[in-house]
Formats: sequence, C-alpha cells, structure tokens
Amino acid sequence: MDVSYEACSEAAAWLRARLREPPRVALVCGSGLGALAQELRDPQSFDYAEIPHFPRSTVQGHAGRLVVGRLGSAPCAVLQGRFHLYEGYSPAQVVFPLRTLALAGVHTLVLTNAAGSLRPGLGPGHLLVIRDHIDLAGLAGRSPLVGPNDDRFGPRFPAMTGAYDAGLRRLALSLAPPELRATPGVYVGVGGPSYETPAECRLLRTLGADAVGMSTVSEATAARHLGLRVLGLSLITNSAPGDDVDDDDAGDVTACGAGPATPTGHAEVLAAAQVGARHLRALLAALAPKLDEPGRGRTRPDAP
Ligand SMILES: O=P(O)(O)O[C@H]1O[C@H](CO)[C@@H](O)[C@H]1O
Ligand SMILES: Nc1nc2[nH]cnc2c(=O)[nH]1
Repeated sequence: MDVSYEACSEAAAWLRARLREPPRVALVCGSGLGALAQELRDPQSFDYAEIPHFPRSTVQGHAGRLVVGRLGSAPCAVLQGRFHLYEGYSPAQVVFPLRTLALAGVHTLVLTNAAGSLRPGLGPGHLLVIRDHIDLAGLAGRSPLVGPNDDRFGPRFPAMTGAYDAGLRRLALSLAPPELRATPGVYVGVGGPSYETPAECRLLRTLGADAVGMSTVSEATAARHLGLRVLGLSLITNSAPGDDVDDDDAGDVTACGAGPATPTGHAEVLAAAQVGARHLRALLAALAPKLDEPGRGRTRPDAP
C-alpha cells in the first residue's frame, strides 16, 4: 500500500471532488462507537474500498465507512472504523486516513476509543478525557513518523507536549453529561490483540496510565506532526484486572476499576461501548459549536 504524501493527496483530492464542502473537523470512532456518525446532518457516505489507497477495516465494530456531513455548523468527517497495528498494518498505514483528511482541510481531530480502566473508581460507562498518552509501540520504534521525514506532512522532530489540546479538554470535561463522570487522565497504547495480564496491568499502572487500549497513540502522534488540534476521548468499557488479582485463581479476580472484573472479550467491549455511545453523542453535540474555529487549518500551496 502506498502511504506517500502523493497517495494521501490523491485520496484527499478524490474526496474533495465529491464533497459539498471540505471537512474541517474529523472524528475517529472507537470500537462500537460508529453511532457517533448519527450526529451528522446531510451525510454523504463512502466505503473505504472506494477511496483511493485507503486500507480495509478488519475488526468487528469498525464498519469501514467515511461519513461526511455537518456537526452543528462544522463540516465534519467521521471515520467509522480505524486501523490497528495488531491487524498487521504498519504505523504509517494506520494514520493514512488522518493524513488524507488533514490534506482535505481538517484542522481539528476528535479521537474516540473503547478502553479498559486501570484506575480505581473509573469504571464501565465512564469517560477518560485524554490529558496525555504513553505510546509503548512508538517508544519501541513503531511510530508512524519512523522513516524518511516528508516535510510536507510536518517536521522531523515534533514536540509531543500539549499534544492533546488543553482548551478542548476543559470544554469536554465541563460539557460531558453527568452519566459519563468525565475525568482527565493518561491513556496507554499497547500492541494487542490479547488483553493484558494482571501483571501487565500492574506494570501499566506503575507507568502512570489510567486507561489502556490498542489504538489512538499513533493517530495522535501523526496528528501532532500534521499540526492538528486533538481531543482524545476514552469510553471505559471494562476494568482491567487490579492489584488484588490472584493470578493463579481466576475466581479471586477483582477489578481495580469500579466495574466487573476481566477477562474481557471484544463482544463485551462492543456492548459496553454501544451503551455509552448515547452519552458520547450528547457530548459531541454540545462540543460542536466549539470544534470549528475560523482561520484555523493547514494552508499549503500544494494542497489539493
Ligand atoms: O481503540 P478502539 O479502536 O476503540 O478498540 C479497542 O477495542 C478493541 C479491543 O476490544 C481494541 O482494538 C481496542 O483498542
Ligand atoms: N488493551 C486493551 N484494550 C481494550 N479495549 C477495551 N478494553 C480494553 C482493555 O482492557 N485492554
């Protein structure tokens, strides 16, 4: 698969030729969160298979469809389906759709995901508004920015301080429906696809993480490189096993979060996400007027 700037430009030009207006906001739907696209007015929909160079979704709960419409007054592109490293995609393939949307006009990106809680009191149905992340794959050299840098995407060494926009985070925390019990915190991205062992959960908590998942961090890194404003929202679908787990006796397993203990399966994750999606939709609707800001966006002479 071609992940070059030229391939992204081609995909962006293909989209812009078919859209009533260029998107300015993009939203990535996490597992089971595809219903967020229902917030869009006057939607136009495209299968990923139609869009030049786009990868194919392989995970249940990720439809593989791009829906573009208006979120409030903002032209918004919703990716119903993201790509994960465990599907066998390279980091650059994982972020191809985001780069395409940035070249098509997007300046603000909302990343959503389904995640396991590592923090006591943070349980299923709650929302972690991402303050910062730990990119385990990136730290180990599996970053979407590895390889020759194309300056047309962004600089060789982007800073990651403030990668998640503080203003958008404050807004999300203040506008979230009370049922979400929104709280700021740190998301750790792991490779998956197996869920964490109790010992791994203890390790991740020691590292300072509040929630764990298998996505988002590569996307946030590429978004920072592109100069996008990012809001990260983790809907907690399960509690990862906690400190008091007896690894030899699953019967003793209790969770470190407020909800039922793991083991989790993807079906449980999808079901919990679908329940929480209702409240996330309400949050998106409340945020909509603040997501588009006149004067923002990438202005580049060679933009398609
Ligand atoms: O992060 P999203 O795409 O929401 O999906 C989460 O749900 C899946 C596991 O159930 C993993 O892909 C994990 O990352
Ligand atoms: N890695 C990981 N991903 C998840 N996605 C939803 N829940 C979980 C979890 O507990 N662990």
